[in-house]
Amino acid sequence: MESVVKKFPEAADERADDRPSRAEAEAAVKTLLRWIGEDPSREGLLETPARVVKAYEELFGGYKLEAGDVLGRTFQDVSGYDDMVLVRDIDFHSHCEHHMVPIIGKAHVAYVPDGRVLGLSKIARVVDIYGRRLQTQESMTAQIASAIAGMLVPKGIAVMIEAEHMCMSMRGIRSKGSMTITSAFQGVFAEDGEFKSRFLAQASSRS
Ligand SMILES: Nc1nc2c(ncn2[C@@H]2O[C@H](COP(=O)(O)OP(=O)(O)OP(=O)(O)O)[C@@H](O)[C@H]2O)c(=O)[nH]1
Ligand SMILES: [Zn+2]
Repeated sequence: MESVVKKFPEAADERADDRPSRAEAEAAVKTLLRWIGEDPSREGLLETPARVVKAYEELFGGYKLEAGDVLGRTFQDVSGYDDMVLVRDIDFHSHCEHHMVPIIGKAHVAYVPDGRVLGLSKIARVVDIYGRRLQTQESMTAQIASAIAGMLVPKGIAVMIEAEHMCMSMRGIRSKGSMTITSAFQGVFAEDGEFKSRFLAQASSRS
């Protein structure tokens, strides 16, 4: 698995690579404020560059985490349970890599264990890690599937994401409310129509 552990540099002399320092990132926000026609020296905006950089640390915190860190622990003692495990409606926020504006949606992740199972919260943590990076919905779907498949080696994995892209709602075509659905199927979900049908029925059923 790729290594993505990176620090957010505090100052120029703490740079781990060629990434800009915090001060340089704040200066870039100031430039954008001036570019949209604002006055970064007015009272309400004085602390905005620092706040934006701090918010970016959180919104893009997925770069300093690896899926393997949260998926590392699996367990076996589930009394012989060997059917599909589905975690549905995992809320996530991401940002599209084309416009850096939000993608807001839900992920549904299922797997069929081959002896070992995952802690349920770990699936949501993996969605969160990939969500907190710049994404396309297709990449995010594929990354979640291969991270879980790689660590757990289940009999099959299915991932479906439904999301609204703010770059389509708030700008450009301004098509508000349209949802994009992407899916990835591996193993029994790709080979056995019954597993795929059950996943699609249960992932999309709304009570
Ligand atoms: N396939 C895919 N496309 C995306 C995703 N997020 C945003 N896009 C699209 O990426 C495309 C970028 O197109 P460009 O023509 O380069 O950029 P643009 O001029 O800003 O495009 P418009 O949004 O049509 O105004 C747009 O069609 C977006 O809708 C995504 O997750 N997957
Ligand atoms: Zn976009």
